[in-house]
Amino acid sequence: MKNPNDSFLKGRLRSLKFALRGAFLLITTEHSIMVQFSIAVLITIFGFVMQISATEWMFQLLAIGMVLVAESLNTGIEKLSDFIHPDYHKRIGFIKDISAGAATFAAIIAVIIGLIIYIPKFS
Ligand SMILES: Nc1ncnc2c1ncn2[C@@H]1O[C@H](COP(=O)(O)OP(=O)(O)OP(=O)(O)O)[C@@H](O)[C@H]1O
Repeated sequence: MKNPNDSFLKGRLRSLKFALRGAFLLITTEHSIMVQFSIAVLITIFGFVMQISATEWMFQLLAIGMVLVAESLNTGIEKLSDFIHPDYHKRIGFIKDISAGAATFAAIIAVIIGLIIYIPKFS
């Protein structure tokens, strides 16, 4: 929550502290993020092993970031939905489905980027 007595810099630092805590919570408590984060670590190690180029690193990192961001926002929407309406409701189901759909778009594009980077290295 905002403290009206905070200076601009103090306010930004407070927000950064909360944001980092959120990232830590996502990685340590949310199974879907744990899975995606583990894949991100593995594919990063693989990038070093295969000695991918600077351009390939940029696309790989963008793909990893895109998936983690989409999956994290999806988790947030799921949590918010469960808080607002814990019981079964068709519209909550729809909201969760399309939120998961957004994460799926990110995952599909990331897989395509991975194939474009690595397939030529094995052929
Ligand atoms: N309250 C609800 N009302 C209607 N449908 C729901 C509700 N909760 C979940 N669903 C349906 O179940 C699906 C899975 O929901 P859930 O919240 O378990 O997400 P999940 O992706 O399985 O969770 P996680 O990311 O933790 O693995 C939703 O996409 C939706 O179709």
